[in-house]
Amino acid sequence: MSRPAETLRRVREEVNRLHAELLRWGLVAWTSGNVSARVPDADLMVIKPSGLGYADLTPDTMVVTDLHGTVVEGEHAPSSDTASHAYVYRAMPHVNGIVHTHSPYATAWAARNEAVPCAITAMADEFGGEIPLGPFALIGGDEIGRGIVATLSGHRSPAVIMRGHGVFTIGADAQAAVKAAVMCEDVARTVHLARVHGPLQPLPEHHVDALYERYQNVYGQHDDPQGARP
Ligand SMILES: O=C(CO)[C@@H](O)[C@@H](O)COP(=O)(O)O
Repeated sequence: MSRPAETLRRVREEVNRLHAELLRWGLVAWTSGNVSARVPDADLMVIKPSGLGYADLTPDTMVVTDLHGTVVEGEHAPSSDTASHAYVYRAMPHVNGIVHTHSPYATAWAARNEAVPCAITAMADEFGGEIPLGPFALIGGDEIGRGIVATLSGHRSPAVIMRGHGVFTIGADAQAAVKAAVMCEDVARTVHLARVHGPLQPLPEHHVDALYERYQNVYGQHDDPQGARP
């Protein structure tokens, strides 16, 4: 196979695998949600076919489109959110993966038209502050994509709570966008439960900054086994 064909196959397999992760982490029901990935070195993306059940998804059912949402390869109609994913990829060159879910606790914040306040260290770590609230937009065009870009541009959070709808996350790759969706639901649940039983105490900004820097640059394993840090 030519390199582009090999690359497309690899991206198809990865996007298919990550859809199974949405199910595994309880972030989607029935056919809701979707994942896409930008194809390296090509103005293309791979996205979920619209309305297919998760049990029916395979690498071959994934749809390849250009970055304006026109189908290039695939036998199924692409996701309802294709135009919005494409808009984000065009507007945010650093983004190579996008996820959409209706995960219950995060979507409850969307129903209340509220951002998720940064009241716990896990939010500072992953989101660098609150998870912001984006505008309501109808489905099918690029309006949702425009709202994602307007809300997340210049913001540290890789997740946005879209009013009355659900979660969209972005990442340097699709795996990172899935992680952001998992962590978004995790912290949305914790902070929701906290607020049910009393007022929230958002973390001071200087603590949020310190936590974010550590988590993004120090946390976990690094090449230097001695743990030397930048
Ligand atoms: O909420 C929306 C679109 O934003 C749903 O239609 C979406 O979760 C699933 O749509 P698709 O199956 O990807 O077309």
